[in-house]
Amino acid sequence: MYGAEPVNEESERTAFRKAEKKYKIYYENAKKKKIPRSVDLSEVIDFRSILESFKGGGDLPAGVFELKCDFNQPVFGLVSRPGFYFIPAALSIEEQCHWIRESLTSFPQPPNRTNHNAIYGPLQDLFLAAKEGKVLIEEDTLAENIISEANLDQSNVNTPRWKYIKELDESFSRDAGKSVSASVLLRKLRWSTLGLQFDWSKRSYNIALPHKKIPDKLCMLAKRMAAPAMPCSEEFHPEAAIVNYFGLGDMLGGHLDDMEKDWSKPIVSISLGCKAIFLLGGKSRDHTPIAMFLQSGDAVLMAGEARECFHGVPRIFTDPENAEIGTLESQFSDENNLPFLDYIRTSRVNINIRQF
Ligand SMILES: O=C(O)CCC(=O)C(=O)O
Ligand SMILES: [Fe+2]
Repeated sequence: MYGAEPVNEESERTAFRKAEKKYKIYYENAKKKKIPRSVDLSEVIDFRSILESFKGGGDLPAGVFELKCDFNQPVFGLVSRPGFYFIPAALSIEEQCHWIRESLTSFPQPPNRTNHNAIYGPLQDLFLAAKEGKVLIEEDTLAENIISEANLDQSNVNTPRWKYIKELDESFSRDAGKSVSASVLLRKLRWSTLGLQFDWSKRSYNIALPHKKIPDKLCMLAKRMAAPAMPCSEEFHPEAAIVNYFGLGDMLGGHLDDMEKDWSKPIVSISLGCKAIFLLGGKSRDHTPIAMFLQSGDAVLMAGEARECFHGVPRIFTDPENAEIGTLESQFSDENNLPFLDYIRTSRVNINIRQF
C-alpha cells in the first residue's frame, strides 16, 4: 500500500511514474518568487463538466458510460476500467462541511490513530489546541520548567510524555527542550484511521489495537455511496476507514489497496476541499494511467477488477483559480468557522471506507 513505490531506476521509468512526474508540482524561480511550473491538463478527465453537459442532453465522451442504477444522480464508469465508478458532486455542500469538521475534530481523536502516534503517542484535541495557539512539549522539559505543577506525576507510566501548554506561559522557556506548536502538527497531520486500525508498520489490519466502530452517520453515507457498485442485493458493511490529509505539495504515490479479503466489495472514496488529480492505472505500473480531477464532494468507487488497479494522487491545487472551493469558503466564512476555512483553503481531505 502506501510507500509501496520502490525508488529505483526501473520504477522511475514506468508509465505510472511518468504520469506522476507530469502532474506533480514543481516550482520555477522567477524574480526570487517560487512559481508553480505550468502543466498541460488537457488530458485530465473533468467529470464535473461531463455531468453538466450530460444533464443538458449532451453525449458522453468516448470511453465514459452512465451506470444504470437506482442512485439519485448520474454515476459514470470507464469502459477500460471495469469496477471503477465516479459520482460527481455526490455530497451536498452541507455534507461536505460536516465531514470536513469531523475529519479535523473527531476522526483524529484516540483511540483512532494518526501519523503523529509514532512520535507523540495519542494526541487529544489537536484541532482545538491549534486554534488556541497551544504548544506541545515533552514532559521532562515541562517538569524542569514548572517543577511545582501538581499534575505531573513522573512515576505514573500512563502519564503521556507530551502535553499541551499555552504558548505564552511565562514559566516555560522554549529553549529548554523539545516543543512543537499544535498548528504545525495540524499541518503535518497526514492520516487517521477509523474503525479497525491499520498498522502501517506491518501493512495489515491489527484487530488487537483498541478501536471504535465507524460512526453510524459515516456508515450510512458509505452504504448509500457503495450501492451502485455492490454485488446484486448485497449491502456494504463499512469496517475501516482511512482519512488522508493533503497540504500543498503533498502527494499519494501509486499503490494498490490489497489488504482487504473481499475485493468484490468497493472502496468508497470521498474527496473534500481543494481539487486534486487522481491517477487510475492498470494492474501493473506499466499501464498508462487515466488522469481525472477530484473535486470537493465527488465520490469514487473501486470494486472488482478496479481493486487491482494502481492509483494515486500526484497533485492538489491550492491556488484560487484551480482549487474550486468557492462555495465551501462561503459556508465557512463566519467567525466560528474561521479555523476550518483557514485549513481547507490550502488542503484536501479524503475519506476512504472499506469492508473486509
Ligand atoms: O486521496 C484519494 O483520493 C485516494 C486515497 C487512496 O487511494 C487511499 O487512501 O488508499
Ligand atoms: Fe488507495
